[in-house]
Amino acid sequence: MRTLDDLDVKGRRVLVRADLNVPLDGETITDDGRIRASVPTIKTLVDRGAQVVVCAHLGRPKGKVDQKYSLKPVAVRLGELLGQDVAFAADVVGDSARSTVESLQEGQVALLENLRFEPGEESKDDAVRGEFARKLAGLAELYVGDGFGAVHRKHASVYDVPELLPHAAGGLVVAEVDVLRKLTKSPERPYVVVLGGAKVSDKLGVIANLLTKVDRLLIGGGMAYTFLKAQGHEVGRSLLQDDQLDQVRGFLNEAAQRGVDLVLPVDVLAAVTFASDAEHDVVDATAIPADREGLDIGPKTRELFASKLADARTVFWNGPMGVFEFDAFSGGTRAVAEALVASDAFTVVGGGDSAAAVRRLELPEDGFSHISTGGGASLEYLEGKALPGLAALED
Ligand SMILES: Nc1ncnc2c1ncn2[C@@H]1O[C@H](COP(=O)(O)OP(=O)(O)OP(=O)(O)O)[C@@H](O)[C@H]1O
Ligand SMILES: O=C(O)[C@H](O)COP(=O)(O)O
Repeated sequence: MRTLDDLDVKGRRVLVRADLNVPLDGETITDDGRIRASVPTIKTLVDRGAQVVVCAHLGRPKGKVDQKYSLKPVAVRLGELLGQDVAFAADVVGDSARSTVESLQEGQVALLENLRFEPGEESKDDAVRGEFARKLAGLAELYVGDGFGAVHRKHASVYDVPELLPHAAGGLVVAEVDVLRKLTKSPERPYVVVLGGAKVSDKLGVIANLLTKVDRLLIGGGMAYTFLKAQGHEVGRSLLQDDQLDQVRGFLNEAAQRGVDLVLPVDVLAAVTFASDAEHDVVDATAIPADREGLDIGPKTRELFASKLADARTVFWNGPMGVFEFDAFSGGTRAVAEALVASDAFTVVGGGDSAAAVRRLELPEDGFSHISTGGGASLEYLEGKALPGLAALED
């Protein structure tokens, strides 16, 4: 992949695809990790006299304008971190975007509105995506791919635009790939992957492949309930991917055949409702009441997972073990994070919320070998898949 040093950016308009998908509470950014991670590449371009046009997505507005997902608060925070104004375009490729980028001087920065307000960004139809990509590419002369957390998405800004403009990988993408490559090239064993979080349907797909690579797979968070249900247990109102139960039964069989230790929760915190102050009890994972939802792994599971991590030599963790945003349901995530901090294995945490959880729980960031900005992206990289956003950056 070409890097920033291979592009002559002075006086030229450079479109940077960043991953600025940060957690928000209203308009308040609750963790700015991904914005911070995007700063070095943007700063390098500023220092080299480029006119920098940043584009990114936030949440999943599904091709419609929804101010709840506006990137405006992100533009303000990016400006604070860069120490200079960031002009904000109120649309993606419309009049506001065009006039904003045309008014940029050398060393100035603009941020476009949420790419996912445009249906073309995520369209499965190549022609529709291509048409939007041409409009986006028309805003700049050069392209830098630096949104590592989104490189697994075949989206216009990730995959199609680099075909239309001279391009390079930004520093974040180069650094992330450097670390994750270590996990794909003969990792020291035992190699343990811990999976949780809420993007269950997205991430179940990676398991088939991971089962050929790891020694142990620990499954918690919202991911666990589809496994418990597949084993025939009641999961109440817990997060469930009902249409993937057969696939998950297949994973359970495959793990047994391959001798992979697939470890599920033995107890959970079952809550009456999804709320920070929800009444809840510790119940066996095999006996979740029908009117309850599992919002965290229980104390026995925390111990079990910690014991499965104790002798690991390589660990990759994506997805919180519970709804860590609510203090009452953050204990499982804390237990796994602490087990990793205590371990002398090569430990990588990946994902927007997983990294945010480490910071929210005030765990030492240097207690991990690497904190990746990519969750789904890292997992798919570890699967050994060709990722659209990386393939597009190759020469
Ligand atoms: N049992 C559960 N029920 C519901 N939501 C859960 C549960 N456990 C965890 N979560 C939620 O999962 C979310 C994070 O999941 P997600 O898969 O997006 O992880 P991530 O680290 O952000 O990865 P990525 O970068 O791929 O998005 C958190 O907001 C957390 O509250
Ligand atoms: O949070 C992430 O993993 C990335 O920003 C990609 O977001 P997505 O899963 O909505 O495509």
